[in-house]
Amino acid sequence: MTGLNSPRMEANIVVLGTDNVGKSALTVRFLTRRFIGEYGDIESIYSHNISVDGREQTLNIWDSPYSQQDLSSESITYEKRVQWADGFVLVYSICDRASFNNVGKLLQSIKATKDYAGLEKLPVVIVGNKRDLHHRRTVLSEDGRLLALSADCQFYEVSAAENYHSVLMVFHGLVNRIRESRSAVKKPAGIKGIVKSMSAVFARRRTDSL
Ligand SMILES: Nc1nc2c(ncn2[C@@H]2O[C@H](COP(=O)(O)OP(=O)(O)OP(=O)(O)O)[C@@H](O)[C@H]2O)c(=O)[nH]1
Repeated sequence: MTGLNSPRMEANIVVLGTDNVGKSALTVRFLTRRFIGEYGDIESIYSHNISVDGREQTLNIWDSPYSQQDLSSESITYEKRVQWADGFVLVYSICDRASFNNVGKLLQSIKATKDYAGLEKLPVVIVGNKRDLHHRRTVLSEDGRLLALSADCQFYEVSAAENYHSVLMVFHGLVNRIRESRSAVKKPAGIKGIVKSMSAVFARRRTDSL
């Protein structure tokens, strides 16, 4: 049950994608509800409190400009970001095929860097941005949906320029995935606990009957 007394959860989110796809626009839209057009190349970590399904959540969002070194094994900063993150927003522009191809590479590299063994659902959301520029589209919605399906991620097409609500859905969706992944990580311990206590009961019965 969700409730007022549930503790505030904290999650770290990294926004990744090639240059000019709208990572900052998306982040700023989520944080301020505004689209300001130009964002500069500033690396920032923002802290933001939201309520998702009645539960309070603090999100720390790391938005950094794309670097050519990202994805290379020598990029310590990239690896640091990936290790820090509980969840990922992978952004491409629907007008930029190369940015979409990069999302596939990012998925591979995140899976290789983080240990997601046993996780059913990756805490990853794939976002096709600049939906308002559909006349210049080079990536079909279907392409994005298929990529997300193959990696079992969530998928959204949005326009950071024109719509706040869809951007909000991206971050709410990711928070839910992070919660699911955290409870999935706890589950094996729970099952182990049950097995342990059952064996303890049977062991006691065996000694009682001797
Ligand atoms: N038409 C349109 N333009 C957008 C949208 N989102 C961002 N832009 C524009 O795309 C350009 C790049 O946006 P940024 O948010 O700076 O992109 P970025 O991915 O953070 O870029 P880097 O910092 O270079 O990695 C800017 O001129 C934005 O105004 C969108 O949804 N629609």
